[in-house]
Amino acid sequence: MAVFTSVSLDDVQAWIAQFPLGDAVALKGIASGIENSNFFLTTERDGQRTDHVLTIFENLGFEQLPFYLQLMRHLASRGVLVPAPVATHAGELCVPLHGKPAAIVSKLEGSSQMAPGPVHCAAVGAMLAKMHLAGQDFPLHQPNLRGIAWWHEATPAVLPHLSELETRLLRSEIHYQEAFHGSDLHKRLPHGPVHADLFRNNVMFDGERLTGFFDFYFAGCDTWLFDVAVTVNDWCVDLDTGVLDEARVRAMLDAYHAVRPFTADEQAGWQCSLRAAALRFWLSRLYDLHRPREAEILTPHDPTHFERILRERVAHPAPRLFA
Ligand SMILES: Nc1ncnc2c1ncn2[C@@H]1O[C@H](COP(=O)(O)OP(=O)(O)OP(=O)(O)O)[C@@H](O)[C@H]1O
Ligand SMILES: N[C@@H](CCO)C(=O)O
Repeated sequence: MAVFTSVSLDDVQAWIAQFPLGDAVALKGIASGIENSNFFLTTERDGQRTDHVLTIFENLGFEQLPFYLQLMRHLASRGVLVPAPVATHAGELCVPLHGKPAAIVSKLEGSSQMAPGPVHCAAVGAMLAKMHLAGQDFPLHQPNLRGIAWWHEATPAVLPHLSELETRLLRSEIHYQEAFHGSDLHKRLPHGPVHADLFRNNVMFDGERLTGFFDFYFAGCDTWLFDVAVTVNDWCVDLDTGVLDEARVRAMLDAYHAVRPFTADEQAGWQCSLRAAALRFWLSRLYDLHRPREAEILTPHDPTHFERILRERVAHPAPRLFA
């Protein structure tokens, strides 16, 4: 279980009094996830039980959290399906628990769709476009903390662990992405708050009905296209080969385009963005693998999956964003 900080129901009983939620009646650690400690928390007020998710942030500080939690609040208030953070009586969205920042958000119904078809990809594409548009007037700003500046920090840390072939790929892709990120084209790409980690395991479905996006703790301001690329690279690939599945790609991109039409600049930057999105997760998985943190049980994600995807995106032209 990826619970880095142990919390008992007793610990939560006193702590919960600062929220307008009544009593804590059940607490259960959540096994999946590698970044934070998460728990399902049931509260009872006036005989009514409600389910929430309690997150203890292991790597994020109090200064970064308002961006994520306020963003979720902003999006939820505009009809984007995301968990709503619960404020304390004093109006705080984030308060310490065992000395670490912690927050309570509403629990989404359903479960993750780990074998999505075109219908699921279309739902994700449409909601992603809606989310980008709804984020346009969000007043807080934070860069994507796993963007190119971080790639420059992480690269020297992972290079000693790589084979010669991997080293060559990493160095050349960083070089290629420096040119793309410094280009006028990149400056012209529409940007704003993005999720930046919208994988299959960060979206809930009830059958074919999308019930919400969650895990916003890698969100930041970046190009909308990067967000689309991250999402396509996870939802629309054959997991064994990293090859894009045409039907799922088309369903996702067409549904996105119908809500927020892509621009010609985005078409021009699409392949570079797919490569950037593959590089980002190859690098973070290498970083996590070679610099593991302590957890009660922790299974690191496999970096070679994204190395394969990166090689695929370099080797093959990207599908058209729109007709
Ligand atoms: N708002 C929510 N509603 C319902 N379930 C949730 C919610 N938030 C988290 N979960 C559950 O908790 C699990 C872990 O959460 P999450 O993915 O946010 O963890 P994490 O440590 O940030 O993970 P990672 O960064 O590896 O995706 C999810 O797979 C999901 O089952
Ligand atoms: N989605 C990331 C984990 C961090 O949220 C990955 O699969 O590498």
